[in-house]
Amino acid sequence: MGRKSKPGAAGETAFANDIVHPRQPAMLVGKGERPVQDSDEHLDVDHFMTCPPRCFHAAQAAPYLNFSPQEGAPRLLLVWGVRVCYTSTQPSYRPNGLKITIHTEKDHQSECNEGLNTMNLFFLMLRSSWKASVASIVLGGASGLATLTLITLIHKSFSNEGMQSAALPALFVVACTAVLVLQILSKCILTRLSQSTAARLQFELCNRIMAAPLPELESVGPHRLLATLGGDVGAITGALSNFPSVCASAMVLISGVGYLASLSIPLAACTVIMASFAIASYLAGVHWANFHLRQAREDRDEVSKQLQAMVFGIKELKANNRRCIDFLYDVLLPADTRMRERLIKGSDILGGAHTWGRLSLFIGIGLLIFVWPRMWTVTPETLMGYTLTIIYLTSPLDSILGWLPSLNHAAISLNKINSLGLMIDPAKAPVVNSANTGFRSIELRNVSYSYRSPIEGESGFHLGPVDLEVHPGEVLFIVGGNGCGKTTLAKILTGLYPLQSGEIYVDRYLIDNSSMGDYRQLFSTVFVEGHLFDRLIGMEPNPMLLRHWAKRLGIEDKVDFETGHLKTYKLSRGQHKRLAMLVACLDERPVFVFDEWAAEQDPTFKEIFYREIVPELKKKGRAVVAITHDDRYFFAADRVVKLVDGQVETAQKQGFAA
Ligand SMILES: Nc1ncnc2c1ncn2[C@@H]1O[C@H](COP(=O)(O)OP(=O)(O)OP(=O)(O)O)[C@@H](O)[C@H]1O
Repeated sequence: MGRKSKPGAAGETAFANDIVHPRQPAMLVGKGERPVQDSDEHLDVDHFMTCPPRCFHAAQAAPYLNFSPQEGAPRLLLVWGVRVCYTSTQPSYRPNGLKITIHTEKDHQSECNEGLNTMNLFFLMLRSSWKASVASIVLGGASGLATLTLITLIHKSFSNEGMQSAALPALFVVACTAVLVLQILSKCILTRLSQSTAARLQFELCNRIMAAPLPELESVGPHRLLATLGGDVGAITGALSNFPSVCASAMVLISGVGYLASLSIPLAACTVIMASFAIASYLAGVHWANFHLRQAREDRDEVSKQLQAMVFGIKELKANNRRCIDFLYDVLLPADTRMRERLIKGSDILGGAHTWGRLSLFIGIGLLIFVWPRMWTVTPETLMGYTLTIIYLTSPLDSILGWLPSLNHAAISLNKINSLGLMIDPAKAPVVNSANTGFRSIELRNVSYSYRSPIEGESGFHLGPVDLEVHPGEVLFIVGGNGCGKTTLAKILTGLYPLQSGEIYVDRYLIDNSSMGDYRQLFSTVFVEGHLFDRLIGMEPNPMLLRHWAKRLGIEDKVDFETGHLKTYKLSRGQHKRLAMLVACLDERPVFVFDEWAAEQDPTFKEIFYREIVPELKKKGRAVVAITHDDRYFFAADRVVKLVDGQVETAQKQGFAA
């Protein structure tokens, strides 16, 4: 298979900013930059520095850096000294046997454990693109100062001295050019900064989602996750990426007030008081608007849920006009209207506060022009310079005031993300090597699991306590009526659900939180609601094996053997399952778990599954755990475990008739 031409392969992935692919050779930088070598037994990377330092989730870094996060260890690591560079020539490189000591900083340790907060996000942005942030602040500030210089030149040009000066026009041209160049540069950098911040934030969230325990994700629901990835990331990024230009505006504002003070200190003091009043009244409006905007954010989850229902239920809607109309008018529209009404209320209040903030500045200017000269002496020239400067300063002040609502939106989005409770799974991340290592036995002892009921006061479904053993080369069928807990048991067996009680042993070694990530790698799974990626990722399939399984499963036309892409569109349910089976078989893990795989297959493929595929996997020494209702084929099992209401009722040995 031509790996080079495989589009989207990790080697060709262009990561925005400096997000690095962790599956790369670690590179020491500092004294004598060189790649990390397999012969390096121990590296104390604290002696080396990278700039900027890289952040990894422990779970993400662990398999690649051969670092084992202990219980209670930091989940986000600030790695000083390991630079990871991508190379497509060694896609599966790993520094075997290398032990890297990762030193962490306290503030970064808590970053993931405690959830995100605004300051963390500012640091996240500054850390990931600190050069761009600083450059953008400096250039923005310089361009503002150049504009302020223009104002002072205009002011000077009205004086007698200025009218006769030959230097003033030249200075004016220089200042104009400076404004043009500095503003273009600053805006270009800001655009890049904004995109890189969005990329990093989205990446950070995706990491969290991938590292979160499955039950948490299931209880959050895909609609909320999508609303967060779609909307909240944008809201936060918008606020963060404007931060440098707000800093620049603040610089200009401070310089402007300095210039005003040079003209008249009492006038400057009076201006500061008026501006403070304008900002304070504006903030009061923001606070008021928040109430509605927070509620609107909650409503967005409901809208997202209903939109998802519409997309996935389009067949059911199309088939029934009445249902379609009811859905649009009674379900979707009310949810959307409720959200928009609250958004409108919040935005109206924000708009009013913003306008009031700006207007109060003009009221201040009016007071200065019309009232001040009647009470205190001030030259018309000073007053003119003053007025020109204040009018100019309304623009940076406006940019700061305009930024506050987006910061406000960002804070609401941030709270929303934190309320999802996406805490990082303490389980150690997978180590690829372990997937292919054999095992002698997997034992579930007294395991049980309870779902929380969505109805307050009611208890959810309870499974267990269950004892179960799986051995290599053994075929185990799990049977039972609908809702008796078969899939739940499979999710516990495969480590997707954390144990609430009981233990799992592999070869008599207890699986704990730190080894759960490794444990999961023992399984190739095909679940009923399983997703198919459109390419073979996370594996380097043997081309012979790929052809073998594609032929065996009758889906040769659904695989692009050149690129390894899977034709996942326009598949029948049965073909979808067969492609999923292909991926599982290529993964070659020691245990295969199939959740009602054959349920959607035609009689021919049912036969092929039970009479050929299962025996072939068994012959290869793989364990097969299949959830099934096909009692005609129970003969293919070495053991059949029957579940009734979450309890194992019978566990039978062989002896079924063919
Ligand atoms: N995420 C969840 N939250 C709450 N309850 C759940 C959840 N998933 C499943 N259940 C409940 O747990 C019970 C067992 O579900 P499970 O999917 O394990 O059954 P099953 O034996 O695989 O059923 P089937 O043969 O219909 O696929 C059901 O009553 C179901 O309603």
